[in-house]
Amino acid sequence: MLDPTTPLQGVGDRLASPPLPVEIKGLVYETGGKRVIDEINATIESRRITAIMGPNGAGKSILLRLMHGLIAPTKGEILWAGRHADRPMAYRQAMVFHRPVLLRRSVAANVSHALGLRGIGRDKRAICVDDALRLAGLERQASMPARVLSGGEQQRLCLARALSLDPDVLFLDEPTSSLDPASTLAIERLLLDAQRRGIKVILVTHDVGQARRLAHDVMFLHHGRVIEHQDSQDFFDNPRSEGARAFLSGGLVL
Ligand SMILES: Nc1ncnc2c1ncn2[C@@H]1O[C@H](COP(=O)(O)OP(=O)(O)OP(=O)(O)O)[C@@H](O)[C@H]1O
Repeated sequence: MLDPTTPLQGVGDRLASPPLPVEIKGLVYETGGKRVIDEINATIESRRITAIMGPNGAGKSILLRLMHGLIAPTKGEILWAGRHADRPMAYRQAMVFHRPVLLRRSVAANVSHALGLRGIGRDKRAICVDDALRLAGLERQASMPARVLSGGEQQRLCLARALSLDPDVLFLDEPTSSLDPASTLAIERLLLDAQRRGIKVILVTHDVGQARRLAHDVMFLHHGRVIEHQDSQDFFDNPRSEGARAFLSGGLVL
């Protein structure tokens, strides 16, 4: 199983602190003739873990993709410590998707390839790969094809690969939705460890327990808008909006 106690070697170009605040200004995203992100204005200041929550179709994944620069907004902008994300900044971000996205290569080659894309030399890459696989508890599977790993193991590999890049910012889109409770807790320990090492973690989750365990602040989306954004304790103890109250009590949010 994962061993988050030993820090990763990482690629070593991480900033001393993540580029905060994140300022989301007048953000709009339209696709298929539909406005799916509708004038979002929000500021994330905390260095701790931010959870993005909301009902299905609220726009959480799209917002994460916009923040990571995978898609461009129709209108508006996102500033990181006052700057637009340029290529070097984007290189210091990593993302773990809802479903594992892996190459048809070995477990080790999946990590090595990602490091190679960042220009990491062969010797350092080998150390980083070992580190990442140890962290993921996948050392024994290093030479196996990644596609034969179980779903949970594949997701652990994706997270270890992302962490091996030692990013300033780590985005995760429902990373544990298909994992068993033990794997989920192991991943959560890794995320807390990453945050303690100064990585800004922004996590989309439907799992209220997970957000309570991990998040410092919660951004609640509904119909492409931020309905509330507050410290997680306040959000869970005293949600301000009807939508969030219904969501937290398991009601259908329409
Ligand atoms: N290419 C597209 N064309 C049309 N609509 C789209 C497209 N991509 C996303 N959408 C719509 O945008 C809305 C937001 O999608 P998004 O995946 O961000 O939701 P989500 O909050 O992550 O939902 P879930 O919790 O179900 O994963 C949804 O209504 C979705 O149908």
